[in-house]
Amino acid sequence: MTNPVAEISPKDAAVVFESVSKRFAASGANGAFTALDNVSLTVARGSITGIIGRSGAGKSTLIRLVNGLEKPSSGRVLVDGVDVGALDEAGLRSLRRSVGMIFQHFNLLSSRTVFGNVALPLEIAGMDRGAIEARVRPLLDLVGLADKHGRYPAELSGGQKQRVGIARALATEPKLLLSDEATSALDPETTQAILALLRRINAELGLTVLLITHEMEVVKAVTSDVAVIDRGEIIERGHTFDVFTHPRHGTTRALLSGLPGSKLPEAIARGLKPEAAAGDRVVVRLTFFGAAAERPLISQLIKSIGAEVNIIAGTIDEIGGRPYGSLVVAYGGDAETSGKAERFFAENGLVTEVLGHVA
Ligand SMILES: Nc1ncnc2c1ncn2[C@@H]1O[C@H](COP(=O)(O)OP(=O)(O)OP(=O)(O)O)[C@@H](O)[C@H]1O
Repeated sequence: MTNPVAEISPKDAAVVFESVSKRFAASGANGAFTALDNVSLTVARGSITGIIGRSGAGKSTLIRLVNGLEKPSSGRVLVDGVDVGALDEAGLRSLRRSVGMIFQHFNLLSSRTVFGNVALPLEIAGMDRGAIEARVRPLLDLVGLADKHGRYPAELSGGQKQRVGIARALATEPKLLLSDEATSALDPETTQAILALLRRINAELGLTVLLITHEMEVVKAVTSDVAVIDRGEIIERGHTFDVFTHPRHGTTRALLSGLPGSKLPEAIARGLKPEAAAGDRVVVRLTFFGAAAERPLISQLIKSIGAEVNIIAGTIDEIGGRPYGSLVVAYGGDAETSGKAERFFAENGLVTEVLGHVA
């Protein structure tokens, strides 16, 4: 498969990581640690790009390199063509005005009202009161908090606090918005509302969004492009739809298997064995999209293999308006049945993954 993310020319890129490594020096009993290892990645201008990985994979380190909170040990990070690692203090201040950031725990000042929090970066930039009013009011409208401008953070829900965080991040009219687990502290419904707001900001303001998360739900709901990071290395990347329908790396598959509808029932998961014994059934995940999604796949599969098929789990979903489906099925694991099934899957363009065997 082609790799569209890697093919963006640097002039169409909001952010470019060029062979970036980050090593932290030894401290106390801990030896030196490589948090990022030769990462090359391009974030297309106008995209919502997700970086997903488990805890400790290097996501925060990656994002801190973009706003200059960390410097690469080797390689370069370019934001709009500017080498962040080479900036002096004045250059960093100007970079940070063009890069907004939102956080998991919102980072609002409790002593300031909603208006005061959003106005803060503009006060720091030395803007006069009238100009600040003119900038902040429409932002509070945009995030749906116009009626809360005089409230304090303690009087707001988590979702409202994050809306303040978003308005504050947009105050300096940045071209790039960084999101560090911005929905991780929110319930699923509020998460969806905040993600919808990010989509709207991306579409209406043309802002590039680079978000890090450990949740595939977030990647699915909002991103156009995704990179998977594992132990400091980018192990997979591409358009989100392609990565979801053709995951190539075990870590990506493991992250996808946590999505609702992809989870195996507990009893099946517990009985799953890597090796087949005589009489076992094989458990296979099928991913389908495009024309395959329109066909009566299971009845055709049963006809092709001439044996029973059990449906264990399944979901139909969409990414960016493109539907795809995932079904976990079990059928006889003998060589003849498996051979017929594999031919059927190949003829129908289905992506398959053998999850294991059950008695
Ligand atoms: N200043 C530092 N000194 C030493 N090691 C560090 C430092 N900052 C991060 N690390 C290590 O680098 C690795 C990556 O950390 P990072 O915070 O980037 O991961 P993450 O993917 O964001 O994880 P999480 O989702 O838990 O926040 C971790 O093992 C962490 O302990």
